[in-house]
Amino acid sequence: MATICSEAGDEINDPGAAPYGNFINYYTFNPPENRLSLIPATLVQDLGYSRDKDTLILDVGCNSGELSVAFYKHVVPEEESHRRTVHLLGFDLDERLIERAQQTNPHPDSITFIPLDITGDVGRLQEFLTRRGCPRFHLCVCLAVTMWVHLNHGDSGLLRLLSRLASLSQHLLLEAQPWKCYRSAARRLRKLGRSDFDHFKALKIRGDLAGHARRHLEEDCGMELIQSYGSTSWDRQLLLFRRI
Ligand SMILES: C[S@@+](CC[C@H](N)C(=O)[O-])C[C@H]1O[C@@H](n2cnc3c(N)ncnc32)[C@H](O)[C@@H]1O
Repeated sequence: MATICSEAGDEINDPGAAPYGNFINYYTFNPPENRLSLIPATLVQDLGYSRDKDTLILDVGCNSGELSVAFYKHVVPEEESHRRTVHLLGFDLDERLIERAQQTNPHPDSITFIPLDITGDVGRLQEFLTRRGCPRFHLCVCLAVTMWVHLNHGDSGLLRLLSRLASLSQHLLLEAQPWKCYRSAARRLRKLGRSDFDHFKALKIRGDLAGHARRHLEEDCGMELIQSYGSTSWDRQLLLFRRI
């Protein structure tokens, strides 16, 4: 089996086969309910987005789309789906996962999946916004992605990711993996006899990852923390930020 998880929430896996966290069966060991049970179903209304206007949600690193779809259904109840104009755009750098997400998408009118690397050219996200006349996404969801960008692109890559998310969103829901997950990912890679993640040993941002992310978003990106939804069963905080 390529992936298992521990109760502590380490992404114990075969990172050699999924060096970006692009696990093919992610939702068999981290089902959407683990996170959704912490997020209020009234989130979109709570943030002040009305029924009459388009609400745009961005899901960063959406894997095979299961959480994206479950999140959409969670915040847009069935009986409201025909009245509300909530659109979710999910993207992932792994094209196979996106193909799977597209094939199983139950709401192609409201949910769109595209292949895209958040560390590269994000012109397609800007196009999406421009077509809908919005300067940014109302809500950007970035769950369990920061560690993979950090390991593959280093400290500067992590900070660039956070800055980019802040510039793209009015509200940002962030789940940053804690440091123990980094150690597990690197250890597994070594056990497989493969070389370390390019940046692992050189990372200066370590320890309290959620705290580091919060500081950068608040001090350098014009955002403020407005809500913490507690910790998942994997001991990860779900933090909600707002553009000031
Ligand atoms: C551990 S999975 C989390 C999936 C989903 N966000 C969730 O929480 O259920 C991490 C996902 O981030 C994606 N990813 C990693 N780096 C990325 C990047 N630079 N751009 C887009 N997606 C990325 C991976 O392909 C993978 O599907």
